[in-house]
Amino acid sequence: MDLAVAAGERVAVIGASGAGKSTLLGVLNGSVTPTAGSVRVLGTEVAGLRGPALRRLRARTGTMHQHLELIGPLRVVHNVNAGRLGTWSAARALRSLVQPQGLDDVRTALARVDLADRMFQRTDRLSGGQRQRVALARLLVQRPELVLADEPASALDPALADQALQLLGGLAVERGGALITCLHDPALALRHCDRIVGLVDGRVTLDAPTSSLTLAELERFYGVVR
Ligand SMILES: Nc1ncnc2c1ncn2[C@@H]1O[C@H](COP(=O)(O)OP(=O)(O)OP(=O)(O)O)[C@@H](O)[C@H]1O
Repeated sequence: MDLAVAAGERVAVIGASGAGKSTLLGVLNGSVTPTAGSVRVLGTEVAGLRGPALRRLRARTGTMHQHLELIGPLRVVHNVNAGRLGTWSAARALRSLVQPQGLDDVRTALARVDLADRMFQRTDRLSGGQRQRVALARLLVQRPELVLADEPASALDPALADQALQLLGGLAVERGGALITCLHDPALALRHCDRIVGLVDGRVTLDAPTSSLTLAELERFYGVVR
């Protein structure tokens, strides 16, 4: 794979299940170590980064995981605040578990995903779509430059899916960074991304501006027959 994403781009990564979309995001956030090749993120070579250097890069890179990685028994406020633990001292992080810190930012982020009334609810009492929006609010308080989102709207109804993609794109672009998001919904990719990268067995077989693609072409890429 040879891929360069510029600042300001919103890129949808599409491809059949198992094509390598999540692995690509993992390589970019440093959670998957490539066996060969070179990966530069925000100007930094990822391979070999350790300790504070890796933590600094992770604070600038926000990932919305396919399985969300929320802590179920914790209240929503704590899961949202987890987005900025990388910038807090250990003492502040511990204090926040007893007396949640930075409530104004949390409230604002939750309002942007229509969950303002859920701040103190246990996270595992929420629906799948509500949990997905908690993960999105966590990214909103983190304010990363590079946003990596793995199927960020898979559990959302169409209106909330559009809202989520708008927030993710806006977040990345407002920080001068980029959005790279895996999407199984070609229409969503066409509406919210500038560029579409298609993977087959870990290789890039499609890389084009959204404006040059049609929904029918993307559906054919997924093997949809009408
Ligand atoms: N930790 C791992 N170790 C070894 N192989 C893995 C690991 N994680 C994923 N794979 C394999 O890598 C390939 C790509 O997986 P990946 O999760 O990146 O696919 P994907 O395109 O995101 O799929 P989906 O749309 O189903 O989420 C698959 O064949 C998978 O079995």
